[in-house]
Amino acid sequence: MSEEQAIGIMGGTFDPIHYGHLMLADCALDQFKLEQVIFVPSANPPHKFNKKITPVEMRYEMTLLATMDNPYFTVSKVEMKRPGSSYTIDTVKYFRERYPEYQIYFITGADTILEIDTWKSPNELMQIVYFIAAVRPGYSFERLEKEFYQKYRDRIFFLEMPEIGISSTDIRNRIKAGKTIKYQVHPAVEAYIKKYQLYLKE
Ligand SMILES: Nc1ncnc2c1ncn2[C@@H]1O[C@H](COP(=O)(O)OP(=O)(O)OP(=O)(O)O)[C@@H](O)[C@H]1O
Ligand SMILES: O=C(O)c1ccc[n+]([C@@H]2O[C@H](COP(=O)([O-])O)[C@@H](O)[C@H]2O)c1
Repeated sequence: MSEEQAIGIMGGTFDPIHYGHLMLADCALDQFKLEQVIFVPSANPPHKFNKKITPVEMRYEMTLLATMDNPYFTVSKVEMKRPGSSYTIDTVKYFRERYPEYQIYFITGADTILEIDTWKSPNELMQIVYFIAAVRPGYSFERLEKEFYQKYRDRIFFLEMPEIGISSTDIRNRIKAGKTIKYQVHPAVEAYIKKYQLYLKE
């Protein structure tokens, strides 16, 4: 790990953003001494093109609400301004140009990092940024170590954080089933979901 100034990019669909995302970003900020974490809601997530997702403007607004009380968190519209699939390689090139002096870390959960070879230009991506990978229930460090290619080892750092069994899928299912989502999402996000009656139907 470098001693240089560093920022984190937290990419996600955030449909909706939950405390798993926020804890991941905060633990990365702390462990890697990041100056800030920039949340980047994915306009057209490449691996979710066949799924019905909430309009990105609403996912962006929920991300703003969830992060507004943390001065080290910001939210970027960069992927919302780009037409077509929201590829991470394009996003990190944008931030590389904007922050030439900074080390850039792309923050992910274990499920995401294990799919990296299916992303656009993974080798180039690995040269531009470092990755931070956190455990997630079902994805232990042992599994990450075992399934990881030797070639990426020095580009990926593992993050220590409590395993959080929260997912956006589960939250959407809970809402459909009329169950509480309190303490799983920021109260302002919970209010937004209620106000716009999100996730009640398929
Ligand atoms: N509970 C969690 N613990 C650790 N990482 C997480 C957690 N939830 C999401 N992440 C990570 O945050 C990033 C963005 O995730 P995403 O917005 O797809 O949320 P999700 O909960 O995985 O959504 P879905 O259930 O709809 O697939 C991904 O890298 C994912 O691995
Ligand atoms: O660039 C790619 O090919 C690519 C493929 C799958 C996922 N990603 C990024 O990984 C992040 C997490 O994705 P998701 O679908 O789990 O929300 C998000 O920033 C996506 O844009 C990127």
